[in-house]
Amino acid sequence: MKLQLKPVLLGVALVAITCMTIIALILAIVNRQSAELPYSTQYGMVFDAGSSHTALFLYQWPGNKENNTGIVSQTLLCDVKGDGISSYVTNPPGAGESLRECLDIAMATVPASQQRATPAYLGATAGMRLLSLQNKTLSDQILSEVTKSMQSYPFDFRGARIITGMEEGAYGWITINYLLEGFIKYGFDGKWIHPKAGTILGALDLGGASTQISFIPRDPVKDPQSAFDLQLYSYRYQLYTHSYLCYGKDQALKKLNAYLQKTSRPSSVIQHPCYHSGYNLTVKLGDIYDSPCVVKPTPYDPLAQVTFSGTGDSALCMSLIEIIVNVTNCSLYPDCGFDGVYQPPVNGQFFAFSAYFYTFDFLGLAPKASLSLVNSTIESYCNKTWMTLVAEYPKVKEKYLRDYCFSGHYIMVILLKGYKFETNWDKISFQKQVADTDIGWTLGYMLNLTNLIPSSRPLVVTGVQTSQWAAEVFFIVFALFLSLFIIIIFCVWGPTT
Ligand SMILES: Nc1ncnc2c1ncn2[C@@H]1O[C@H](COP(=O)(O)OP(=O)(O)O)[C@@H](O)[C@H]1O
Ligand SMILES: [Ca+2]
Repeated sequence: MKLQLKPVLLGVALVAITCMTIIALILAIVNRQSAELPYSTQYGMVFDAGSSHTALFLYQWPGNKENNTGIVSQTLLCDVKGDGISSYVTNPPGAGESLRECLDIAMATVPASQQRATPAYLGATAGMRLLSLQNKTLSDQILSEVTKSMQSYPFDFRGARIITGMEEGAYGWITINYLLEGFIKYGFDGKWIHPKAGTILGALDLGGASTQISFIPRDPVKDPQSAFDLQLYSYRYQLYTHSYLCYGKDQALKKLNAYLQKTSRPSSVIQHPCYHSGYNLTVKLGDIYDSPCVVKPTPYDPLAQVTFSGTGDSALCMSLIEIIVNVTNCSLYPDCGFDGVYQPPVNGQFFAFSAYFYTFDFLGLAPKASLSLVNSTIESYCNKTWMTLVAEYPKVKEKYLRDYCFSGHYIMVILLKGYKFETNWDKISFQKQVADTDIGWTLGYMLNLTNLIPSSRPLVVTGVQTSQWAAEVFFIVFALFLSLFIIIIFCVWGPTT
């Protein structure tokens, strides 16, 4: 009896193991399939209301993976027609109207079922900062008009406001390092890893009315006014960030024009070394002195006209920019940027984007062009006559074509003499996008406000990762074969009673 029961029990046990492994295999496959099911995509949008123009950025990410990194990408970029919202001083409702075309495009892009769950923000930068300094009522009126316009759509409107210069700098820095997976990375072994410290990049943003620099300095930031503390995925960062209001490239050119007007002999024709020879520009004084970035002369007739006549003189253009930027004043601190602003020595690699990129890209300069090539390219561009340029680039906007000479020199002055990149030129890379997503403050702003970057490390991984799934299946198949092998051996050579 004993001898007969043993093989039966063994056989039953083996059949049970085989059934269990088959069930486990089926479950593993089902689990894998459910992890790969297309979860509903989520959307979020941010209007970047810059001093020169407004753009709408629409982002998307898989709904099941909000705690992951490197997951949010740009779906749509819509350029709003016309100038920035701060230009609507005589027609504030027009600022709201101007956004409608892009909001309609967003409506056609975001599925109807997701529209109410799509957060929508508007952040205004230096153009509105300047307007609010000049006329707070007007800037509030413009913000209320854009709010009305955005609220008339089904999206989840979360505010239209002027962001601070520090936010603008810090969110640009977050955008770059999020896209490059500098904060956290998903390793091959299925664990979250913190990339080495050296992989964090600094951010250089050049706008029309302000410019920002943000990076992690070697030593703690000495001036609390430029320290930005962050905790991302359990790691603490202390960022140095500064926004120079009035030092965007359009306001800087305005400062230069005002300086030339004030220091020239009282004649109506003023020689301009940063404009091309053959180029003449007649403006009213009211157009030069219409900004809080310049000091009006006394006496001052806003209707009086002056003509700037281009001379294309690179050396003079550069030395005048150095005066405007004030690269020498650093009395209060051991280390400075420009205009007497505290700045620790630059540290690590940097991405330079927005107008830094547009200028270098137009001049045909590669992201990491050598210093000598950059200098010679800017100089030979400035040397061209206006007639040659217009014939060479018939499709480029006249304002852009005229300003690239000034912008090229301005960029070199602020980077080399302002931020002191003289011995670190090779650390700067001029870029527009990372992973098909534009570099700018908008993505970082949305990630922060929607809590898409948690301050603590993600604990669970949603769904089963490929490596883990492969290991599970391997083990199950191995167990299945082993039990089948034992059954066969047992049947062939087992005890026969
Ligand atoms: N294709 C281009 N070529 C040259 N300059 C450009 C181009 N597109 C935009 N710009 C310039 O980039 C700057 C963008 O600044 P903006 O974001 O509007 O201002 P801010 O960030 O100071 O509020 C402006 O000076 C604008 O003229
Ligand atoms: Ca900008």
